[in-house]
Amino acid sequence: MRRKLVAGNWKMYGSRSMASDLAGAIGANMPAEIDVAVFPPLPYIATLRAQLVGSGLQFGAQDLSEREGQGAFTGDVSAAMLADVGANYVLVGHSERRKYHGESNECVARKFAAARAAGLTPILCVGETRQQRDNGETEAVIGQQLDAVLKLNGIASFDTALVGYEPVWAIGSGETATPQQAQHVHAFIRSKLEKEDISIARRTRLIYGGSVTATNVAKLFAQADVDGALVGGAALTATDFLQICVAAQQTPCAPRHQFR
Ligand SMILES: O=C(CO)COP(=O)(O)O
Repeated sequence: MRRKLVAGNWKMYGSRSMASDLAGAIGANMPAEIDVAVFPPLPYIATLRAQLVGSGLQFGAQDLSEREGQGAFTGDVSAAMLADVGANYVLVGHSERRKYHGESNECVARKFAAARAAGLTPILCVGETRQQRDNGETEAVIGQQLDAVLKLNGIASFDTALVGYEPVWAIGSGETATPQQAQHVHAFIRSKLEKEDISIARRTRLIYGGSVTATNVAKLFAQADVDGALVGGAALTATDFLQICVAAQQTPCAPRHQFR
């Protein structure tokens, strides 16, 4: 049984007081039996973590340095530092990092390795652009994004990692992938991992992101291979985010083999 994860990516939004109010409301009201995590802007993680200790709310960072250890890398934050302030997860390869910071598949693979080396659980973000989908390249693009990480890290690394499918055209656009589109790509990702190791592939959680709202999430969660959500805009309002958490609790993941 894969436990559902609802992850809120706050991106570069908020302030110290807004972050405290939002995390406080989520921590006080989130349902049991699922994993709930927030990914605040970096400066807020440590204090929010201290504020929410004992609540069960988990924390993640939106990015990390690909470099391990310490060193003269101005502006970089290492995986070990994120773990030190209480982060459990880290996003790697979000499409906004790939687009605005030129992160290649190989750079993303190194970040994935750095995260795991420090005991963080990476959430590998993959997804195609509108043009790539229209050209019929969705599986090829996502296949390459996965292959780079598999090549450097091996399939065993996915035992402590998740994959986030985020079609670029659905992010912040209000245009969600249909449940069928999401399921199709999630099944493709799982089948690709299954070729390497069936049992790891069936344990790996695959979460969907891209204009997820309290209104459209139930049908996404009902899909066999959708094990949670990576929420952007709707994660900035406690009531919306909590409704998504409740929907996740109401549709627990089924073991994959039941659908075969
Ligand atoms: O990028 C996202 C989460 O990482 C999705 O953002 P939106 O939910 O705002 O589309």
